[in-house]
Amino acid sequence: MLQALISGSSVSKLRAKLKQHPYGNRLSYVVLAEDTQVENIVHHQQWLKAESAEAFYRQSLTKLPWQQHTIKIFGKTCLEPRLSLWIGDANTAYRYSGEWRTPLSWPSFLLPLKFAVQQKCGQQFNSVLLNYYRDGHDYMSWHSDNEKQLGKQPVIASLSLGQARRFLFRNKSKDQKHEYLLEHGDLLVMNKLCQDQWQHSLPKALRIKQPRINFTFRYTMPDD
Ligand SMILES: O=C(O)CCC(=O)C(=O)O
Ligand SMILES: [Fe+2]
Repeated sequence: MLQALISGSSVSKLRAKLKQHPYGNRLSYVVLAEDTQVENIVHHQQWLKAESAEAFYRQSLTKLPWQQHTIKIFGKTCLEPRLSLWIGDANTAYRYSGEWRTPLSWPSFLLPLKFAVQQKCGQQFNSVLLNYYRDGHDYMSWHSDNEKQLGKQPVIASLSLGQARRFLFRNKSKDQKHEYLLEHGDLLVMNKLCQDQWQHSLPKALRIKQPRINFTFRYTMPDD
């Protein structure tokens, strides 16, 4: 069963990967190794070489106007458990938790990254949601990226920088879960049916002290 879920990698490879995993044996999910593909999810490990990953990480940490936004949960206004930033073309404002977020225009240092991600995915992106998890207390709850403005069956490309964190998927209609360890420079592509079939989350990891930055490149329908 385990083997059937790990396309292209042997169980011994998986055990080796588990040993390196910061959470040791405390895993309840299937961990995937190498460039594996599970129904509409593709994980490109170390897609950015260390030098570029480091440069984008440093520049993103220091040059961007990160903000901690609020969100309404059951009518109560709470601070989001992370910082974030919406960057995009001028017509890509999007509605989130009852409020319009207007995009910051593309900082020049991010354009080469956007072009590289577009080339890898064979598709245009006009916006990116950035998340800054200050340490393991920051997290992202279970959700699908299925807002109307993303259109039907969006392709979303997610780049990870900084501290490695667990990233979980749970299937919406069958009892299936997957776990990825997203490390510095990894690109995870959520292809067309991914948001229809799966929810994803980035759980808390209280022992982690280092920050992580994530970029999710999207195509947002123009707001006019
Ligand atoms: O931080 C991550 O890896 C995922 C972020 C995410 O799911 C989102 O921005 O919608
Ligand atoms: Fe998401």
